[in-house]
Amino acid sequence: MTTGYVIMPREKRGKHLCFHQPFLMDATSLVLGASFALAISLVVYQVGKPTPLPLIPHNKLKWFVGDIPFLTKMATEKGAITYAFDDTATRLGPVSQVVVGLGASWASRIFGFGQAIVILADSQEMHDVLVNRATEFDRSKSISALFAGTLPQGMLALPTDDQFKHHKRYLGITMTNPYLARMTPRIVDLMQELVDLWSVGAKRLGSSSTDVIDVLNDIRLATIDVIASITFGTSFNGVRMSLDFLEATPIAAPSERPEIPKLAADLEVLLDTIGDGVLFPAPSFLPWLTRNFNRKWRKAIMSTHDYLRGRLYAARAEYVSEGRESEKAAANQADNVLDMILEREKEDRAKGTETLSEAELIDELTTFALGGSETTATTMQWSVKMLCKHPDVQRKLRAELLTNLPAIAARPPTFAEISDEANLPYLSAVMYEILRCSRTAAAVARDTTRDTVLLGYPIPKGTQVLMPIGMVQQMESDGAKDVTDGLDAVRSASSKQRRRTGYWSAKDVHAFNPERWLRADGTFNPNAGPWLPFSFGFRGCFGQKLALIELRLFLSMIQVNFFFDAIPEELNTWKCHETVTNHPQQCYIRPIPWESMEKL
Ligand code: HEM
Repeated sequence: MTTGYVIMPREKRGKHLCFHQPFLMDATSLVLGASFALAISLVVYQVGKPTPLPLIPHNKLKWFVGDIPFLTKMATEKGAITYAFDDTATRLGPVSQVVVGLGASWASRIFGFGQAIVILADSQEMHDVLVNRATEFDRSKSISALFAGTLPQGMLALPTDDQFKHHKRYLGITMTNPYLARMTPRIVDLMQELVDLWSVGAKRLGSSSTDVIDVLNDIRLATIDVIASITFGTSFNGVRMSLDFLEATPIAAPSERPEIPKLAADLEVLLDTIGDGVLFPAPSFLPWLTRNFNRKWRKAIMSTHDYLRGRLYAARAEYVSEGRESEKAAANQADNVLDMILEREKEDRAKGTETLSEAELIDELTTFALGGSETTATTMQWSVKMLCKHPDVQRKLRAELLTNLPAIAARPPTFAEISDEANLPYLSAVMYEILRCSRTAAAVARDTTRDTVLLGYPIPKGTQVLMPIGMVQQMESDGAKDVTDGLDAVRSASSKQRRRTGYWSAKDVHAFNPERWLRADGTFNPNAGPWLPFSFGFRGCFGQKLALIELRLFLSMIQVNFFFDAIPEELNTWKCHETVTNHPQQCYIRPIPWESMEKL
């Protein structure tokens, strides 16, 4: 008889139990696992989904990285990351955004995993932001960070605070006409050295169109020499050394050059270090990383500072020994920034007002040297490339110079002569067109200091607003006039119906055409269309007037001496390489002295 229970054999019992236990455990862990995976996915989704700013148009974004692959692709393919901003604005309209990493998400805000950068691509609104809305938009922190390692107390790195304002007032006098007039002979002497160098090179060129001189570094050295001469009172003699070398070495090829002077090489290291930081994803770490981990930079900054300190002490000693201290300060004899600073120091001591500390002075001298060389060099390099392609422009420019300023055939021009726009309208037109087409500084950036609105879009405090100045001046044409005019309804009060410039014609907006700057009567019209190479407003380019004088002297002195023959396309491509400025990869010339041209 049985009791109704099935007594299972011990081994079967075990198996029975063993069979059900794992099943029960698997079901539980499946549910748990699924919930866990769901929770993780939700977290990953929340964390990894790039967050654009609401309402503002954007590209299709990739998880975790947002627009980074697109930015990288444009930087690699086109040589300049700023083309990604141009491209986005062209497709998406006057206000758009690129989302870096996680964009405007909470993870970005807390851990710095990215940002949403707003792109403003409308010249009228850009002018308004830069000029009239400075209290809402200050210098971008990520741009300042590029310079903060090298010149922490220089204008390029400072926010718009009292220290910045003091520096700007202190040094502003260097950009006034009387002072620029006194600097002009220094610039002229160094441009003449460049002309002499290219004259020697030209004599050694063969007759083939591929016989060319590589002038990329000549121009860079010339601008370093100029800025050293007008800032520290003495050139680094980079071009002079090249000229001496070429003259002393008859067998040297036209492009052969000696090693560049140590001080110029140091400045190049500093410039390259700043340029390398442009694509660095966490700008706030840059100054710290540069100071602690870049040995090449450390050596260069130390020797630059030693040199600057030496120049400062020597200039002070000279100033006192020459008895200039007792002269009337208003006489202002200085023809270089250092001497000017000494004159100011004397005035300030007499008035009891604040002077600059030694560290501040050194940083501002470095600012001049760095801010004033690469930008101008890049523009000059693009300018010879453009002239090579436009023989008609060269002939017209030379004709204007020889007709309206005949003295230039015998001696270099003075400041008053060369800056006379009414007398030299074509020179102004060529220079403006070179600056319009060269994209030297392709974009400028500001950070919002409070929640604000741009063309109707809400922009939160702390957002970087990038303005593609290079693209706008090259693309904003009457073809999009309806769109631009239509924005009046959403423009800020200070911008409404205040367009300052005309529109470029859609037919030739991309072409190099200096004529666009001339009125029907041949006079120069600086407001013919959008032009912002130096940006605008209180934080616009400090050295604009100096840069324009340098460019006018460069263009007129080279053009009066040489015709730049056409060179093969493959030696004059538009390929670029972008750091702080947008450099051409090549810069070759075939200079032919005009006397030889006339004999041909
Ligand atoms: C063709 C030559 C030049 C171009 C295209 C150029 C362009 C620019 C641009 C676009 C900016 C940024 C402005 C902004 O953020 O709104 C700037 C700033 C600056 N530039 Fe130039 N620049 C040139 C030559 C010079 C020269 C010769 C100097 C000499 C001292 C100079 C000194 C500076 C300084 C100190 C700043 C910072 C100003 C500030 O933060 O307030 N630049 N430049």
